[in-house]
Amino acid sequence: MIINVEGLKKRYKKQMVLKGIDMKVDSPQIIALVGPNGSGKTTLLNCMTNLLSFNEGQVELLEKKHTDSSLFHEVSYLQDNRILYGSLTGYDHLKFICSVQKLPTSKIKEVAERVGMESYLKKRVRNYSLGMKQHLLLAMVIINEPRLLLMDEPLNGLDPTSAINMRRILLELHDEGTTIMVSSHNLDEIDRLTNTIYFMKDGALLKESLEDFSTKKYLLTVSEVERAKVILEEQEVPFTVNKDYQIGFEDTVVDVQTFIDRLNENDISIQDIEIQKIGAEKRYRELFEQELSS
Ligand SMILES: Nc1ncnc2c1ncn2[C@@H]1O[C@H](COP(=O)(O)OP(=O)(O)OP(=O)(O)O)[C@@H](O)[C@H]1O
Repeated sequence: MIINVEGLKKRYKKQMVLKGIDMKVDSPQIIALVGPNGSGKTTLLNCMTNLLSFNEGQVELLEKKHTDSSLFHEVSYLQDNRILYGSLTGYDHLKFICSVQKLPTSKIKEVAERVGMESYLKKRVRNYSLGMKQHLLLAMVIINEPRLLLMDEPLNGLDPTSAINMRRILLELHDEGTTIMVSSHNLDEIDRLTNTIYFMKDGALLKESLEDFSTKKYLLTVSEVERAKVILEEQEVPFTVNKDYQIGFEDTVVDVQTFIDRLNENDISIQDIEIQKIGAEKRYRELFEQELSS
């Protein structure tokens, strides 16, 4: 088991933030941790990595108790940039990690190239931009090639090029067998990274799996809506018609090409096809509708 969390409860004074979290991950994957501000994502990651104590429950990472100090070779945690030292350079930070992880310093150049920070590696961190600090944080957590990588808001402050680069690196690490758990508010980016999402709601985790998110919705604008509706009805396909007279159906319920062929046979022309991914944002809206409207 890569991650095994059972009945984890965490209270800050009277506020119960984590109300009994259970999580089991037994194969390498990318998992997103999503939830509104203050829902407990950072608290959960801090508890899992032994930076915070908790009130009840247990955590095992890579079959070891989360307090086992040997885990630091195999588990990395990207936290926010307040852990960085302004008076030190990026190189100094990476050299320190090499010394505690017993890695050759040749790794520094390699990882700096991988994240694209060679040009400012020797500058002091106090002169780094937010995005540059994120690059350094990323370099610091991947230099030891961890089996498990936990990341709290890694996309903060990244420009589109850096975000694309970060995504590429995370997907490469995943291909190499690393399990990655990433908290983020950037739902579009989450959609590009993974279909496995844990939503944090009311101190509990709701796991949403790949199947629920891999659907697409087609919205067709056709020359004759009423006749097109009859054809869909004949095929017993559930569909909707919106206020713009677009006919909508999900790709799981009908073979789109078959439907298009039927329309053509009946001389109904298709003027436009819009494809929507049913993704993290849609599910987020459903789960947190109340919070969004208040
Ligand atoms: N040290 C602390 N003392 C008391 N309460 C805390 C402490 N740290 C966090 N909290 C509270 O715990 C709750 C969860 O905070 P946490 O930072 O884990 O949320 P989050 O989901 O990571 O939020 P964000 O998306 O804003 O980063 C919040 O209500 C917060 O006020």
